[in-house]
Amino acid sequence: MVGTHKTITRTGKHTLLEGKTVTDVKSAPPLFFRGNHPPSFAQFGSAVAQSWQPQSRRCHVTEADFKMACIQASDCSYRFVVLFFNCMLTFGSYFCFDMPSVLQDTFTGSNSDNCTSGGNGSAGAWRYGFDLSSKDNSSCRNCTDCLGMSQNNYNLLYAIYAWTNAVVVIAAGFLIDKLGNRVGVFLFSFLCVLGSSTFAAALFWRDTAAMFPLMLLGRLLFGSGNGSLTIVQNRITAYWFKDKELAMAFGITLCFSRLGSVLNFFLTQSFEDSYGACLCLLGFMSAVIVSVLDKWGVRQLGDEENLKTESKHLKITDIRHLPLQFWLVALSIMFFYNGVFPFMADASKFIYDKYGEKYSLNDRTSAYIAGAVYDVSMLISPFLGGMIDIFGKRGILAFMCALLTIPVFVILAFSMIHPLVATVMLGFTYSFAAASMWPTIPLVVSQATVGTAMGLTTSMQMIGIGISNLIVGQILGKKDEDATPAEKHEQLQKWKFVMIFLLANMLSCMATTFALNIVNKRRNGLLNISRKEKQRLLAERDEIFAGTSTTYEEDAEDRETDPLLPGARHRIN
Ligand SMILES: N[C@@H](Cc1c[nH]cn1)C(=O)NCC(=O)O
Repeated sequence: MVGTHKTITRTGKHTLLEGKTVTDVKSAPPLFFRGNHPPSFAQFGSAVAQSWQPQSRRCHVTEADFKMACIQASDCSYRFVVLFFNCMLTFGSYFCFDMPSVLQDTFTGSNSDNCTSGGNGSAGAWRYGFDLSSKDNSSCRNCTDCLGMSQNNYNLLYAIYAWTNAVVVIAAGFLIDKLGNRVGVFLFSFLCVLGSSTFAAALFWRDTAAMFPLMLLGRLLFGSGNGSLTIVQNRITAYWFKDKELAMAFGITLCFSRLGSVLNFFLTQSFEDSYGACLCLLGFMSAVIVSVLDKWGVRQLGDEENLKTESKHLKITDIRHLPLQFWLVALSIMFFYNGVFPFMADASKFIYDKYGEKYSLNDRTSAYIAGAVYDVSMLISPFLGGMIDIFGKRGILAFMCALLTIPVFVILAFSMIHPLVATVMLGFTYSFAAASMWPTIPLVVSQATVGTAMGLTTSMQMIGIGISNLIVGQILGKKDEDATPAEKHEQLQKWKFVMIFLLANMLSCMATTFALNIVNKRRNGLLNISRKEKQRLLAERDEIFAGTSTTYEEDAEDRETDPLLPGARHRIN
């Protein structure tokens, strides 16, 4: 590649930077320096003066640049600092995402109902199984607090988020690939701040016709921001952790996001609370830090021009060239989440309806049992990711997750075994699935298309979940609160059909993950190999490459067809 300030030529393990050979990019000093130690500021100044003066139009180096240059982007600690701020990007937005759920009683309660709104704590608390009973009857405590929203309007707050996501994420993914992470993190974290602030500001228009449209606008802006922010977050993680602790990094990110949701259940007491908007602002500040770290790191590793070149060539029609393995992973994710998320949306009610009498469960204990799925996932995701990084077996694990989720729905549909057994099992299979499927995407597409691929997958996931929610709603029909025993029996039959529908999704997931394993085995089997095996293959490939001199552009075809090649990036420690 002929860049603006360097030529990278791969000669086996050696990389030529501006004609000088460094043994390995891993051990190469930061891009600007050729010594073994970071230079003093004076040395730095003179080095810059010597090597950059003729090109001073291109580069203006400040003291801050110098400090960043002293941090080795190839170091393990650098990418974990990137990961921390990357996690902080969505910590606040996940807090906001579930806010309506915590305040469901306040939103839907009526101030005229003796100020009680009929609340048993927030219905949405099922998500994490938290005891919100302390909030009982407090939602309309001043007889003015409740918003009197209809259930339909309340659900619209979530629906608009999901459908906006389904549409926006495709464009967002492509935009991020085209314009880079920096534009993405700024734009989408700003949309999150704007959306959450608009939602909070709607309170000022309480008791007017403007309140609900403003809330919807807030959720729409927030939805466009948060879904897309998740994609740029995944893209950053994929760049920094590919061939390293990729699955663990995805697991840690998921864990942080879930923590954001958990904190929401503890902190959000009323609609007036503006923690959500503040935490989104924190996300925006993290966006500034992560974009600086990402830009400087990429520059230090000498990848900036390569990434730019690849982005420049990217076209939306390139979607056609995404490999079959990618589509199989995307379908697997869609079918798996079609089974899990619609179940989670109704799990608490289902558990109460079916098992309430036998196990003396009330609303609250049913919520705890349902929440076990996410509790398990929050606790084990980073560790599972770490294991997957070491042992590989991503394809096999994805298949096993679908297979082992089938007994979960069989138990729920056809038996009276305690529901906690099923929800804990689901917590494990869901965590394994999330930790193995999402990080597989960067392994089957090039870095230049990670955003587009993540956007497409998220869109398919959201459309699938949206349709599944509608189907589940159709099966269940309208629930009669004062049902006779015969009607209750009929309702339980409907729940059984719902479980069978979810089970059918898992069977489809089994089929797609099975196909994925076959295709991957025929291709190169990389999804299932361990870290050790991969390192051995990389070393063997380096041996073959040794002695041949290939420029980055000549190498482009190989990079597309050989996922072992690091692509538009250098290997990092
Ligand atoms: N696609 C994300 C969730 C999301 C939230 N907003 C837009 N998308 C996802 O599924 N992440 C993994 C998980 O298991 O939650």
